[in-house]
Amino acid sequence: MSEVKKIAIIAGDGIGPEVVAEAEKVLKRTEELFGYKFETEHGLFGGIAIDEKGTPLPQETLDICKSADAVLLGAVGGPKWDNNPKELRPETGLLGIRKALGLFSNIRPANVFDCLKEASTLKPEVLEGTDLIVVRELTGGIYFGDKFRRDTENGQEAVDTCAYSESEVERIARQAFEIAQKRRKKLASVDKANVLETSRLWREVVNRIAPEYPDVELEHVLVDNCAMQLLRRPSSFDVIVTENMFGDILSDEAAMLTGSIGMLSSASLGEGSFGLYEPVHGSAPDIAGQGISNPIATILSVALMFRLTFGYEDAAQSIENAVKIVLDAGHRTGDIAVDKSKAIGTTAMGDLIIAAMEKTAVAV
Ligand SMILES: NC(=O)C1=CN([C@@H]2O[C@H](COP(=O)(O)OP(=O)(O)OC[C@H]3O[C@@H](n4cnc5c(N)ncnc54)[C@H](O)[C@@H]3O)[C@@H](O)[C@H]2O)C=CC1
Ligand SMILES: CC(C)CC(=O)C(=O)O
Ligand SMILES: [Mg+2]
Repeated sequence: MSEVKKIAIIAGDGIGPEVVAEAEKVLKRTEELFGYKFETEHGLFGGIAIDEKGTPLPQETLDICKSADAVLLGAVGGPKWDNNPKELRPETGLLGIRKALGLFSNIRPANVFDCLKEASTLKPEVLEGTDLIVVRELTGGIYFGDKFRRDTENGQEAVDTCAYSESEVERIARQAFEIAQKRRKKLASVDKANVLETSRLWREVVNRIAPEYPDVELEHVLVDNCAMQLLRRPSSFDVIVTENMFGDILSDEAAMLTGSIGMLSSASLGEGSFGLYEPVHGSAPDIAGQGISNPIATILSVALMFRLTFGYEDAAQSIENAVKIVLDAGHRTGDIAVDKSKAIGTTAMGDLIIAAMEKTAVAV
């Protein structure tokens, strides 16, 4: 009898509840097929928590997360809350939960499914062999620095500060080197060291520890060039490590190599096995409530949870293979469909994936 794993479920706003509902079906199917046991507890977070509790991150939700083995998050935010006072902004909640849970590392794999090359913005021959991971520093940099406004003779001035300590850079760089060692042993450290002092320190620290990983080939790439090379030579990247804001932007760009941001899963990790798993996308207010969002990013985030927090490699592979079977069979949500008239909805996609797990659970 396997140990019961506690999972905090935070659906959030917009399409968050729609995609999380499909991921919860996958959790249930995994219990049935593999005998693993999950105990789930739901928490309010984001705009819905502002409406119901007056704060984006209620203490009760944080407690649910802290007492769990892992967290599954949908997405938060939306126009209703985006212009609230600072302390009520949804991103205060999102940044707050990452900091409070010590999740300094955000792992965002962009693996291209062969059958989805048609949906990518790039030509198939450029995409060939693309399989990369963005390792984004998650609790430092400009998103977490002091921000304020002041009056000047030219009107208001707004200030965002960006700070990184050596230890913050070192811990994320070490994790990226270790991930690279288990893959194709190539690490691109992305910064803006020709201009930014934080980037100069970033590069110094990465260079200082690089000799400890002699099997990893290290390149430094300036962020503007990286944004271009991701479209020009995506297959040459293996692991990309970068600071918070650059990683946020580059991973959305990398999403388009896979066909849609609705395909990109993520794991946010700290020192131990605890992790928060969420799709890279936001709450997509433009399509929320229509039942057309792509649940695959969230479902693949469950696979990451199984692999990285629980060590359930069999169940992780079963999910990933099930997604591949469904996509190979030609099923598409609107975001990845070339012929939009044939697109299926969120629930239909989730149902097809759990049905395919029947086959893949036997195969692994
Ligand atoms: N982790 C989180 O909770 C995040 C929250 N946000 C918040 O989400 C809200 C909307 O932000 P946006 O900039 O519009 O980014 P977004 O990622 O929500 O949407 C960008 C575009 O991608 C599409 N899209 C996103 N996920 C999709 C899916 N699963 N299936 C099909 N299409 C999908 C949307 O329809 C939209 O056209 C904002 O309030 C923002 O602050 C944004 C990013 C991350
Ligand atoms: C509040 C933002 C930093 C959310 C976001 O875009 C992300 O984490 O990808
Ligand atoms: Mg983002």
